[in-house]
Amino acid sequence: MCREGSFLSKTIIDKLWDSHVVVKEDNKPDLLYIDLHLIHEVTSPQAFAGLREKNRKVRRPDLCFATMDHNIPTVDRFNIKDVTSRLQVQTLEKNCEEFGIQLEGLHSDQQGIVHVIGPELGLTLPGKTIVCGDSHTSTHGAFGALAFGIGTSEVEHVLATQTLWQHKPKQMNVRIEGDLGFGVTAKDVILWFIAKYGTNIGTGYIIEFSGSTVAGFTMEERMTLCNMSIEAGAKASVIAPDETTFHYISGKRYAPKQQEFQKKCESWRNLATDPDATFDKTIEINAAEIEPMVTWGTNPSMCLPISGQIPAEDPSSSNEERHSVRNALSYMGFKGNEKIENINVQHVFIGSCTNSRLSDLVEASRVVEGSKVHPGVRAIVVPGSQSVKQEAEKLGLHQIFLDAGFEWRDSGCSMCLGMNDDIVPEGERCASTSNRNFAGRQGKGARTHLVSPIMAAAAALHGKFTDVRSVLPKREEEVERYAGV
Ligand SMILES: CC(C)[C@H](C(=O)O)[C@@H](O)C(=O)O
Ligand code: SF4
Repeated sequence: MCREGSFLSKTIIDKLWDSHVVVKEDNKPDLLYIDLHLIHEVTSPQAFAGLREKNRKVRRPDLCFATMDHNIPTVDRFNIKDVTSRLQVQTLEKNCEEFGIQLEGLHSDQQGIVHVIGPELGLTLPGKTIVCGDSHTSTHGAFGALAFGIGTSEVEHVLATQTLWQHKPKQMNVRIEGDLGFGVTAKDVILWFIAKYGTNIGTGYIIEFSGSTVAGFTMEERMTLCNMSIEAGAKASVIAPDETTFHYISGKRYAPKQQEFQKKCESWRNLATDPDATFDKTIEINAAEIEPMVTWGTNPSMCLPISGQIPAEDPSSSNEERHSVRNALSYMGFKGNEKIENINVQHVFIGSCTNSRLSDLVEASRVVEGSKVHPGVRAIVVPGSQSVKQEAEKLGLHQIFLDAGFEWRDSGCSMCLGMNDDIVPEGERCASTSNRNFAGRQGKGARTHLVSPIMAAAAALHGKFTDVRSVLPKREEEVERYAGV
């Protein structure tokens, strides 16, 4: 593939890719070196079994890191009742011991969702190639790493060789400029992007997110953005590392220290896309256009601003489109034309690798403080890691949530997917800060509405979707900035 522009100019994606190519041959995939292999209990058992069958070792156990997150209970966490879940967890323990891989299991205070603990432990670093048998590995791209999900046979390949065959994808620059409005979050940006451009816009691409909005984001906001780039179809997404990134990494448990850290920062600064490098596609977004968003259907592009009205089947649209709207309306229990603000919810889930970090909980708690969960709602907060849980408790957030009537849980994937005890009953609705809303995702017949943490908190208090801008107290510095909003 040849893009226009100077041959010497490279995007961050080129730089990450090219510096990890071990074998390159014409018309064949490249063999990439992998710097970090994250492992969880769901996609690793067959991979380890494959190694055992072939009598192979793990090539670089020191570059692997494992946790358990999908199957574990968030109440009474050591008591896994489901037989398959228990077996997966026990199998991971056995495999990590046998192959010499560090595991943060249920007893560890570093356990958590794989995409939450990688960054918070300083394992996720700029310039690295990172893989995991999990689609939301894109999250780690927020640090300027080339990070993507792989399938179980690829997990086995990486375990055995620390390399992976990959075709280099095309490259897209999504430039987001300007200030977000009051009550509009990184989650709304990515939901808005998918609503506008569809779930296939990123297919075949790695996205670089750039622009002043992204530069102004915290690392946690950047992670939310990159996390859901996969729902836009992208292979991966990446954000150039900057001072915000270095500040976040500094002092993290496994991050380089002191002089070595300073040296690393120097080289990480060079990862940024060269000024005259070009992309296969560029999309420009004006942040000011974005509003708090709510999904109404069965894929993340079926999404509207809080002020919106659900579509009805449109006789003038294509058969395929009509069919998809009809199916979504029927699964979600809508006739069409309902206002988003009139949708009642019975469940609220604040958690998942998209939105379970400390800042997500801080923001949600600002909405909740001093109020009560609506009597018709069951609301749970599931911190993304045990360490997020501890930090939140130090700030007294658990008390704010508990006083309001939320449940305060241990960490795990929880209600993000129906693989553990946290299930939404058939026909009931959940305002969820997670990333997927397909039929059955939170349990058979469960109806998922994806939202930001503050929108989820507002829904919990009111029992229906509510414009968070009318209930979120303004911080001192926001009063003048958002005067009149
Ligand atoms: C279980 C795992 C393979 C899956 C994924 O890869 O995405 C899960 O994390 C999910 O979010 O659906
Ligand atoms: S929190 Fe949800 S999306 Fe993230 S890894 Fe777990 S199941 Fe997948």
